[in-house]
Amino acid sequence: MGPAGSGKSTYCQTLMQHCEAAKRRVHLVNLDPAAERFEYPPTVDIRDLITLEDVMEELGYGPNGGLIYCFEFLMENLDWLEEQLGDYEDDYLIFDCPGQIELYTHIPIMRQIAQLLQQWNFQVVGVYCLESQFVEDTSKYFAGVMSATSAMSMLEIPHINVMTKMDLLSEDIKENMDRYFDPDPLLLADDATKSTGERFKDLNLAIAHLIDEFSMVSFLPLNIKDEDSVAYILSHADNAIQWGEDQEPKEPNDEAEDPSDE
Ligand SMILES: Nc1nc2c(ncn2[C@@H]2O[C@H](COP(=O)(O)OP(=O)(O)OP(=O)(O)O)[C@@H](O)[C@H]2O)c(=O)[nH]1
Ligand SMILES: [Mg+2]
Repeated sequence: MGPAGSGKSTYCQTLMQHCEAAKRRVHLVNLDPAAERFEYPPTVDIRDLITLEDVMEELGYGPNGGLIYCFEFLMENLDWLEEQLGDYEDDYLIFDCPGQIELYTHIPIMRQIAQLLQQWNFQVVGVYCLESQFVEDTSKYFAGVMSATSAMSMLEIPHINVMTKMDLLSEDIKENMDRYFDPDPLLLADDATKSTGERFKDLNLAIAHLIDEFSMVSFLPLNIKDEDSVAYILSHADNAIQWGEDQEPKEPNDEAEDPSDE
């Protein structure tokens, strides 16, 4: 999950590549009815059920209303989703979601989907992507932290926050990133006031206190060009869902087990 353009699809593709190289069975599930192209084709694809383009064309909706319509349609056709996912109950599935933030924060659709997955015995972890460029402006960073917090409390599932596009940051900025990974909001409030001006000082402080009280927000840096960084994120996600504790090693794309083969 994460705002538009935050690197969600790139995260999914990077993880697919990483898992395949590690011979781990992994499938991509595309939940974005407006997605255009994928390097790794999705195994399950909402566009087989409904596409945003069709909804906009046939029903005259705009892109955001159309997206909500697509998800309402999905909720009315849950048998389809259950059937599509049914074959992969022992595998690792990566869901690529749309960037419209209202799906996570305003309406309970993603929460319902997360609950359903749990009912179907999947262990679920939410991964929220935020662009590292946000740290260049502390007030933007605050907005990002609050949207991540909002998604986290709305979804009620184990959750990790990922700071994407780390490869785009200059070395100087990278060195000072710790304060953003594990934020001390009260310190950052001063920075925010520098960019918003004194007039918003009290507001910045109030928001900083709010973030501080939740004290749940921290970010894991993701540099897609660094395998260790990808492995680090994956290990956190694995930990959150206790992946591997009762997993048998498998070859990718193994056929069903042959009972005569001990
Ligand atoms: N250099 C660099 N570019 C990235 C990275 N992640 C994403 N991008 C670029 O940022 C743009 C948006 O990335 P996507 O992965 O499509 O973002 P998204 O969150 O899936 O976007 P929507 O689905 O439209 O909401 C693309 O041009 C990517 O190539 C990254 O880690 N490093
Ligand atoms: Mg995308």
